[in-house]
Amino acid sequence: MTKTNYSIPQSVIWKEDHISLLDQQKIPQVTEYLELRTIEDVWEAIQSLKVRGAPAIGITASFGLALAALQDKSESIEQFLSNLSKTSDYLASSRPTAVNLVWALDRLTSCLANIKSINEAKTKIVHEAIQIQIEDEEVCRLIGEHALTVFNSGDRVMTICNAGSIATAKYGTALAPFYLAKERNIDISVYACETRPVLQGARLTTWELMQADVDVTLITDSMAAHTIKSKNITSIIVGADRIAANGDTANKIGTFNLALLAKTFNIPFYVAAPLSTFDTSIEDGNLIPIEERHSEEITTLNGIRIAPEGVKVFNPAFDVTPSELIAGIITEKGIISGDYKEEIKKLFHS
Ligand SMILES: CSC[C@@H](O)[C@@H](O)C(=O)COP(=O)(O)O
Repeated sequence: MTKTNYSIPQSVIWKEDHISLLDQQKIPQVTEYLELRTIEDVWEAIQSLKVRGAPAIGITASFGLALAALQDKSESIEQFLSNLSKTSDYLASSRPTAVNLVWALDRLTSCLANIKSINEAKTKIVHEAIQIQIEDEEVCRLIGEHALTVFNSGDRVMTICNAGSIATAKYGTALAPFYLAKERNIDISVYACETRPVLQGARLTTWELMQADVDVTLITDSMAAHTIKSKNITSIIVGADRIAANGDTANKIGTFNLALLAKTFNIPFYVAAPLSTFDTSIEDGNLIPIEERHSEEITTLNGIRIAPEGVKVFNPAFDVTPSELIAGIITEKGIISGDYKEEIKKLFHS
């Protein structure tokens, strides 16, 4: 595996008796790790966005389930498995849109088929959780390699939210090509949308890319159209939280706007995501559950109220981009485009 030299703090670290978690709510002011010791700690960290980004949520939830398994005092395998299934359902309820969460929990539960003892189950589940994190790093690096083939030196690329290193095991998805490009002296400038209301673009994407010395410029979301026109943006790349069987893609709210702008300005709009973000059980994007978060994310800024008390608020955290607006979905297995339904079928049967 080729390694890059950049070093961004790792978002999730397994410590055997707890999880050490980079508190993404405090970045960029403070780089601080939390200790998650109970399953409730893990649920709360995911729900409150202390860890966020589809793959990182999946990794955290798997370590959470491993922690619960190690702490379990059951005397029969049946009781142990029943407790684990309840814990898995509980963790899955922390956030509804990113399918990587359920994907990771299901993978852990599946690895317990045919276990002969509780001790064996505990060893297997910890091993599988660690494996999910190790694999995600390699998967993201491969996504970066494939993504790099659609860019040229001198490109100016727009992105939204944070689909970077701290949203995954390493490298990120949409941001992975920028790290690889930097290392190979390929000159790409990034324009990061601030990503209202939680500001993942302003707080996290700029923080990450600046540490790797990638050329990044911050804009507010409402500046996207003007920036594409005036700065001659060459393409847009985003991450994903769930991709339906027809390629419709849920990602951070505002992504759909960017896809429409890409069409207007005739520039390619790419989605970068691992296979663990595909949900082939869902026919199209209309069936993707869209998380609605609390109104204070919109009515307050840093704890200060900016909207009248009692105002009605609609706060969907994600939107769905129809696949016909997507120039290519970049995965660890390569780039698919065109007839997404067929291409996705092939992706899962090759
Ligand atoms: C590699 S992360 C991909 C997506 O999870 C990311 O773009 C995103 O929308 C994250 O939303 P968030 O609400 O911050 O978890």
